[in-house]
This record gives sequence, structure tokens and C-alpha cells, in this order.
Amino acid sequence: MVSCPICGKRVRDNLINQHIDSDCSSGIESDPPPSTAPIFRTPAPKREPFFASSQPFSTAPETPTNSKKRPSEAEERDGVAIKQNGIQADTHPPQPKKIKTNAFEKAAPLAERMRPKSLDEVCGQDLVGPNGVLRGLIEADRVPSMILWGHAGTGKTTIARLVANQVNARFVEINSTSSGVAECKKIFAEAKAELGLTGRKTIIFCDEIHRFSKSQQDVFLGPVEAGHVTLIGATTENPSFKVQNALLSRCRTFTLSKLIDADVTTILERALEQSKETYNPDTTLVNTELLNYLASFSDGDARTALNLLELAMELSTRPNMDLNNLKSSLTKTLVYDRAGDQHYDTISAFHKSVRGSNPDAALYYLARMIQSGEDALYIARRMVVMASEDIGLADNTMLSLATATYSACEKIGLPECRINLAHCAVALCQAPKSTRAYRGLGNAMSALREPGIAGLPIPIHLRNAPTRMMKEMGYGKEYKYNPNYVDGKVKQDYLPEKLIGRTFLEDRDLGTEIDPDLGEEVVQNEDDEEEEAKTVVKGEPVADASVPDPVDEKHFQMQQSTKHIAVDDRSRADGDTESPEPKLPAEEEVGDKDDTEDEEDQALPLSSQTEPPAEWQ
Ligand SMILES: Nc1ncnc2c1ncn2[C@@H]1O[C@H](COP(=O)(O)OP(=O)(O)OP(=O)(O)O)[C@@H](O)[C@H]1O
Repeated sequence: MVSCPICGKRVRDNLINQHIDSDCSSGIESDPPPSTAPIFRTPAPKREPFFASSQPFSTAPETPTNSKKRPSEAEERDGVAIKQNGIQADTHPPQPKKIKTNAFEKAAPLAERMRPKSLDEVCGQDLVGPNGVLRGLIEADRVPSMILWGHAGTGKTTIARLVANQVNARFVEINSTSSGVAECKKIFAEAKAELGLTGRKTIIFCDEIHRFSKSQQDVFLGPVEAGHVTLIGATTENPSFKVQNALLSRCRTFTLSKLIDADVTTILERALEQSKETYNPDTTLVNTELLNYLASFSDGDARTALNLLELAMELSTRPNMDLNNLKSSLTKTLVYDRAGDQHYDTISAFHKSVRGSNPDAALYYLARMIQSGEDALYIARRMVVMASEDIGLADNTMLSLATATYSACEKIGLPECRINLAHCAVALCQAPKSTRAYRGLGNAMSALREPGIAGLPIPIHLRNAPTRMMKEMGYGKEYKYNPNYVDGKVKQDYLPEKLIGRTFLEDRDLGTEIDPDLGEEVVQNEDDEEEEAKTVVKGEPVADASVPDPVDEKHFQMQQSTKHIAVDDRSRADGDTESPEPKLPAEEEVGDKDDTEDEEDQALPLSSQTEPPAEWQ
């Protein structure tokens, strides 16, 4: 005999499935169960906690009706006393509602205590609003496996928990750092058994799913596809780059909105209202003005805002505290930047500043990245790419400097290697720029897309001839070995016959258009009134930008290339990725369109965003 996990009645082992399928109406044991030692008995189902109501309390044993009574939301929120086993200890008439919190609740930070208890309390997320897509799916009990993508503190964990609560599913939370593949498999087996036995679904919530290794992600494929579990993964990173495709295609991706200041202020107002009694803050300091200030500082992160509010409520009661002191104490605790959230934006701005030969901006973004704990090797690796992508043939030594910087970072590590990073960043900024090699490769790659070009026969004199048979076939026979000739010069074709005369490397870099903004900052040199007005970019005098100076072509390139070389940035708009192939000149849009492209990219459906090459992940 087993105890039915739904109704708790005793049912024969072999009839349990039939019993569950019949809504617990068949297969019930009529005879009392054989007497066994208590240790072998299936424990009775846990009773629902009894919640005090405004009705006079009764000490009568719990009946099936009252045992099922769920507390109203208000009751739960107000912390109305929970009584176990239906025994109401306090028989006095109900007192005015007072918050009673247990030790765990007390120890939890304000943000945790303020976690919304219903979807209606979630602010700023239309997804779960009255007409939200996700809300509809939850209400129809058709919750799919999903990835929730959004900034930190926007409600991903909260929504996942509410979903599970709403659809009455088992909820299991796992984390990439502590949960291995074995644990995941165990959870899947339990979920499958529970589903088979009781029909109850299991929702597995993986916070920071982007940190799961490939093998951890792989393990989800089968159970998610079979529907044995519903996966809710949360990530602050673009899932296209960080969640493997096979898993992504089995899940729906929902993007959470970044909370606007008004949403965060609402959350703070609610929190202040509900916790005034606990903290007893000085309300002349902790007022609407401060809440607005905290909301704007927390940059859409409700958790940060609530943590700041908690601190503010505590600080406000200190003697001699005024608004200015309070604000400055609070801002000292703020994190300037988080690797992750702004990781790609910051590296992108850094790269573009180097390309724009702007050392001030490059150093600013570098400092931000170092401050926020960015991996030094990640920055160094990007500079190795810049050395070829942006400086290229204009100064070949930059590649050596960048690779040496990478190796210095490897050997030294932070904080010291920040100096190597700064050295290299400034050198890259000051170096002349050329994308000829990079563009040349793009031209060649584009040629391969023309019909028949990719498979053209290699000229026979250039072919390798490792075997006698190949030699006899004439492979490599007519080849002229350059070092045997004066200055290595020989007349010989290298391209396949059909491509002879075709060029991929352009004669010079782009830079044919004049940036209309370049001439705006014109200053008179006060030291020498006779000297002509010079165009100044960031305080640095250069030749008159309207007339390219052929003598100082490198300098001209340096200024111009930053505005006119529209390297295809699409594939790395959000990711640490380089376009393997620059656009053809004809396809390129001249002008600084990078930022617009970034925005457009973010608006693209995930499936159409470009996957970065593996080496950039
Ligand atoms: N949309 C929201 N509405 C109301 N409160 C919110 C919202 N988002 C976050 N909060 C508050 O912030 C706290 C943290 O939210 P939550 O853990 O859901 O964020 P998250 O998006 O999962 O963050 P992370 O990515 O850092 O794990 C919650 O306990 C809640 O108090």
C-alpha cells in the first residue's frame, strides 16, 4: 500500500496510477492498513498552516475545509500569525494587525522582504502586466521553457518564483556555481517521477544561466524537449551569445524592460510605507526627494535602490545627519559599473575611442573597466585585435606592442598590469590608422561569394608536390623560387587564371569625405596672430582638414579614418566579437553609423543576431 501524494488516502501499489488518473476516486483501500512499525509508515500529508482570521478563533481540530484555507494576500503580507496543526495558542480577540517576522525574515535585506508576492505587484514589466504575453501563458497554464533576459534587479527571479506559484508547480532553484551535472540529472529524474505519479510539473530556475558550462547546458536539452521539466533561465547577458543555440531553440526568450526611474520610485515608496515601523526613519530626510534621488542613482536596478533605501533609513536616525551628508554617504557605497551589464558597451566605447584616436576617452573607458573588475586579458585581447584592425599597416609595431601587453597582463595580472594596458591603449590611440589589410581580406572574402570563384584551380606551378606522381604531373614544376632571382623579382602569376589582374588590396585607405563637424572648432592661435586658424580636434592642431595634405598623409589618415571607415560592427554590437569579414566598399555606408547599428542590432529578434565566432566567446 502507498499513500496517495494528492489525497493522502491509502491505495494499493499497483492501483496508484489508476487512482490518480481517476481524480482520486478509485482504488482506495477499504480495510485499515496492516499494522507496521511507525518508521515504515508513509508520513501523513503535511497540513496546511492555519492562518488567523478576523473571526473568533476556535481550538477545534482542523477540518478539511479550514485546513485548505489559504490566507489572503493582505493577510500574508501583513505577517498574520501562522499557527501549526490548527491549534490557536492565543484565544484573545484579534489585536490590530502587527507585523510579526521570524528570525530569517528579519535577517533578510529589505529587497528580499519586498519581493512581490503577486504578479500585480511587479512594476514596469508589461510582460506580466494585465495584457502581458507571459501573463496570458501563465493564466492558460501553458508556461513554456523560457529565458528571461534583463538587467540586474529588474525582477527575473521574482517572476520565475511567481510563475511557479501561480501554476502550482514544484520549484527548484539551481545555480551554475553550485549545481553540477549530476545534481541536475537527479532533479530531472525526480521531476519525471513526480510528473508521472502526480501530474505535477517541475519548474527549474537557473539563475545566471549564461554562466553554465556547455556540458551543464547540454544536460537540459533532453528533459526540456520531452517536457519533463520547465526551464526558466535568467540572464543579464545577451542569450544569443551566451546560451547555446540548441537550448535557445527549445526555449522562448522574454526580454525584461529596464526599470525606469518612476517604476523604481514606486517600488521605493511601497517599501518605505511598509517598513516605516521597523526602521523608524527620520522622514524629514527620507522623503520623496530622496526616493527620487535613489531611483535615479540605481539605474533601473530595484535591488540596489532598495538596499540604498534600507541604508538611508538607518543612517537618517544618526545624530547631526542632514540631507547632503546622507546623500554623499549613500553614493560612496555605489558600484560604478558592473562587468556583465555594461561589459560590451564599455569595451565597444573603448574600441571606438581608440579608433577615433581619442586617448582621453580611451583612458576613461579603460579606467571604468578596471574599476568594475573587468578581466585584464579581455581588454588586452581586444587591443591585439585593434592593433591589426584599426592601426594595421600604418604602424606594424603596434601588433607586437599589443601582444606584449597581453603577455604582460598574463604574467603580472591586476592591479599592476593596468599600467601596461594604459600604455598600450594610449599608443594605439596615437598611432596612425589603416584598415587596408583588413579591408583587403574583406574584398577577397566577398569575391569567394561570386559563382565559381571559391573553387578555382590553383595554378599548377604553385601546387605542392609531395609525391612523385604529383611531380610527374607537373605540380610545382615551373615555379620560380624568388630568392634565386635578383631582388627576389620574377615574372610569375600567383592568382588563378580567371582572377589574373584582379586586386583586393586597395591602393590607400578610405577617407575621401570631409566630416562637416571637423571644421567647427576653429580657434585663433593667440601667440601668433598672423598664423592661420587651425582646426582643433581635442585641442590638438592639425592641418586644414578641408585640404588633405599629401605630405602628412599619415596624420590626415589618422584624423579621417576614424570618421570614414565604416567597418562592419554589426556582429559585435552586443558581443565581444569581431566581424570576420569587413564589408565591401560598395556595400559600406560611409559615416559614423556604429551607434545606430548597435541600437538596431538590439532591436533585432535574437535569432537574427549574428553569433560571434567561437574564439570571441
Ligand atoms: N519589477 C519589479 N517590481 C517590483 N520589485 C522588483 C522588481 N524587480 C526587482 N524588484 C525588487 O528587487 C529585488 C531583486 O529582484 P530579482 O531578484 O527578481 O531581480 P533579478 O532580475 O533576478 O536580479 P539578478 O539578475 O541580479 O538576479 C526583489 O526582491 C524585489 O524586491
